[in-house]
This record gives sequence, structure tokens and C-alpha cells, in this order.
Amino acid sequence: MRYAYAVDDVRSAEAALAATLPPGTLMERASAGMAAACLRLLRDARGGAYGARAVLLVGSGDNGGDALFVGARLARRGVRVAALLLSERVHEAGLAALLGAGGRVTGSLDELDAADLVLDGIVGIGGRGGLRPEAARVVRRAEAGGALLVAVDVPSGVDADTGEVAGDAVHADLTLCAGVLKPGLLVDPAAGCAGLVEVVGIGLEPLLGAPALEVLDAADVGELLPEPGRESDKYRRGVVGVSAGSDAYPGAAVLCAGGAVRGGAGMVRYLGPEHAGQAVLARWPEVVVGDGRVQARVVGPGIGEPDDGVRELVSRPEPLVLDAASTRLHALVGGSALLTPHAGELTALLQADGVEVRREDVEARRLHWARQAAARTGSTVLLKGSTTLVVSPDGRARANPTGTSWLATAGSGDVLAGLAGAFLARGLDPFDAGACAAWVHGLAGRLSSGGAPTDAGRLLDAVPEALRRVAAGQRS
Ligand SMILES: NC(=O)C1=CN([C@@H]2O[C@H](COP(=O)(O)OP(=O)(O)OC[C@H]3O[C@@H](n4cnc5c(N)ncnc54)[C@H](O)[C@@H]3O)[C@@H](O)[C@H]2O)[C@@H](O)CC1
Ligand SMILES: [K+]
Repeated sequence: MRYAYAVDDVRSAEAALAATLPPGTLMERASAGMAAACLRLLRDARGGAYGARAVLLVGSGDNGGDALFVGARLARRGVRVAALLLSERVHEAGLAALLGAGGRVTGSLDELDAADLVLDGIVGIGGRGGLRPEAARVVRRAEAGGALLVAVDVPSGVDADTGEVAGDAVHADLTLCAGVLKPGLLVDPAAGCAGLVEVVGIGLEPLLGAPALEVLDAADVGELLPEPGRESDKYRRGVVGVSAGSDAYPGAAVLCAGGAVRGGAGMVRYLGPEHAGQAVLARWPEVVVGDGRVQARVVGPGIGEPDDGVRELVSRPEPLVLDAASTRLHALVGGSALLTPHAGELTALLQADGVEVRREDVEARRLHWARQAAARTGSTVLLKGSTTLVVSPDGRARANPTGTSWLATAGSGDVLAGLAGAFLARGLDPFDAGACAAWVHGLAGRLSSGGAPTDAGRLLDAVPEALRRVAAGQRS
């Protein structure tokens, strides 16, 4: 499991730790780790660091100070380091260290064209809003050159807490995160600016409270998903009721039922229009058509606007996955529920609840609005999209690390809802079921795509392999 912490919590932990150490120790730790990473990059890129050219983009705060101290360490290893000071204020001790180590200050943007490495120390967790125009101009020039662009702590211009990018931002190849991960680095659009993310430890961990965001790995998913024991029969492994598809969209029923079958439910019951039910049976003969006892239910994929029959199903006590337009029935939920909207559906859900919000706002501040929706509905919210987030009403949140943009394909969400239903039926709570379903779905998407377009059928076919890898991760 990886954890990301809110900026306020990072600052409190830093202050508490700094109070126990000689002044400057934390910056020294951070810059030592970051310099080591930069030296490694230069070795990989050009065989060695000696004689390489590095340009530092230096802002007014401690983020600029970090960059200057890193620059000083690189200069001592024979890197030719020049600092572009982008503000009238500068971290004095950092600048003195750079100059003392043989680095220099430059006013020429031309140096960016010949650089091997550009270090972005414009702003870190103290940044507000996007890059200022002058900094944006410098950054575009740096990005146009062939240098590796390494962000100190966070790519400048992104919101470290929310992942929002309000204006221009750095697009880094690598982000060296000081101390601990910040949530914004895991959530689009900011995640798309961060490149690879590496944490440089400075000893904060023991002083931190609850994380703001979690990221599961294969072993976590393996531990959360129970393997059937010797005593298991189909009923104990969990029965899922699938209410999906319509005369207009029978395929949604087939794909959702497929997600439930492949997700390892002991049995799948299908309840829906006769034509869609026949299509389900043709593809999944193991599905039982008709009402009956279930341990969990999936309601909504491809059914369009819900009718009274759907409302009645939602009010039953079993754990429930609510998808598509049916997410707006959250107030009727009789048990616990996982809502699985995409940004448009989440917008409609919030608007129906009296919130003035547009789809662009939801996409720009995904974590914020998923939290709002979970708190307002009292249900766990799985917000699908470029970063899939799962947020529980108590505020716990997970960002999904697997997936590919090729998963944005028709029917992909129906499979996801079916998988989540299977995991609910296998006994997971909505938060774990949602996070595991997104994880497995994302890995299956990657396996079936291999970098090329995929489709919902191949996605379903890759689910068993994804689950095998999860099981292997659990044992390792
Ligand atoms: N506090 C600590 O103990 C540690 C801090 N570290 C570094 O310190 C950074 C935080 O430093 P600060 O709190 O000084 O804050 P920053 O350096 O992130 O930025 C604050 C400064 O930038 C200006 N600013 C804000 N938004 C801007 C924008 N969009 N464009 C241009 N300027 C803008 C502010 O006016 C302020 O002067 C971290 O990101 C990390 O790099 C690390 O060295 C680890 C230890
Ligand atoms: K930065």
C-alpha cells in the first residue's frame, strides 16, 4: 500500500520533526536524496554526471531552496550547474551553497537548450494557482529542449492536495517527492504532469496521522479478496443479482453479468427484460434468470432511467452497486451501496442534490467532488475516469494505479460494475470492493490492450489472468 498525505499534515509533521533536529537538517536530507536520484538519471542518460549541464529553475520559497541545495551537490560531483532565479526573493543559504560549490547564476534562457537536466524548484507545496506567465515561458522553453525535467517535490503549478491544475504547470519526466507522497500527484490532471514519481524519505512517517489517499498494490488486492475455502459452495462464495441492460442495450446485461461471473461470484442471477436475459444466457449459460436470494446486487448498467421496479430493488437490504442514471437513487438505498458514476453522472447526481457544479469542475477537482458526493449520499463513491477514485463516506480515499486510457471504451463500465458486484457478494465492503474492482479492471484493461485499442469482450477475457496475478502477488 502506498499512502499520500495532505499538505497541512505534511507541514505539521515537518515542523514537529524539525523541532527535534539541528536547523536545516530536513532540507539537507531531502536534497541529498534528490541529488542521488539526479546523479543516477545522468548516469543512465549519458554514462556519467561529470561535465553534464544542469539548469535550476528557482522560485522564492523553500522549494527553490531545495533545488539550490541539490544543485550544490551536483556541482560538487562535476556537473555544470546554472540557476535561473525566477523571483526577486531567493533562499539565501541555498544560493550560498550553490555558489560555494562552483555553481553560478544565469539570466540566459539559452542555457536551457543545451541542458541535460532541468530541475523545477519554482514552487512546491506552498504554490497557489498555475505558473505565473514569466515562469510559464521559461518552462515551455525547458520542455522544448532535450533535457530531463525533474520536479522538486511537486510539478510547479499543480495543487498538491487536490490534483487541480489551474493554468500552466510543469510537465515533468520525474517528480522527486520530499518526505511523502502528496495526493495531487496521484490524481489527474496533476498526475499527468508528474511523470514518474519517486519519494525521497526524510523521516516524516512516524509523525504522520491518517493518509488522505491510498494506493493498493497486487498484494493488497490479493489479501482483500478471499480465496474460496474447502467448505465453500456456490452460495457461500456469494450470489450476485444483476439488474442491467434493456431492450435498447442488451449488451450491457451480457457484459455486466460477465463481470460478475469472471469476478468469482459463486452464482449470478439475472433480473431484467426477457430479450436481454436471453442474450445473457446465450453468452453465460451458468447465469440463472429470475429473482431470488442474493448476497449483493448490481443495478443500473444500460437500463436507462430507472422505473418503479428498479426503485424497489434498490430499497432491498443487500449490499448494492448502483451505476449510471440509477446512482441518483442513492436516497432509496436499503443497505450499503457503492455508486459508480463517471464525471457526467456524478455531476448530475450533485446537481440533483442542489449543488451548482459543472462537469468540467468535477473533472478538474475529482477528489474534492467525489468526497462531496460520498459525504452527501452516505454511500461509497467510485468515480470513473482518467484517475479512478474510490471514496467512502467517512473520507477514506483510494486512487487506482492500474488502467489505461484504452479502457474508455463502450461497455467497460458495465464490466466494472459486475466485478464490483462479485466482490461485494464475496464479502468485501463497498470501499474495498470498489477499489479491488477498479484495480482488477485496470490490470485486465492493460493486459487486453498491450498499448493498442481494446474492447469490453477482450477486457472480460483478461480478467482471469488479472486475478491470477493478484493471487500470485498475494503469495509473494
Ligand atoms: N518545510 C520543510 O521542512 C521542508 C520543506 N521542503 C521543501 O519546501 C517546499 C515548501 O516550501 P515553501 O513553504 O517555502 O513554499 P514553496 O517554495 O512551495 O512556495 C512558496 C513561495 O512561492 C510563492 N508562490 C506561490 N504560488 C506561486 C506561483 N503560482 N508562482 C510563483 N510563486 C508562487 C509564494 O509567494 C511563496 O513565496 C516543499 O515543497 C519542499 O520542496 C523540503 O525541503 C523538505 C523539508
Ligand atoms: K516544484
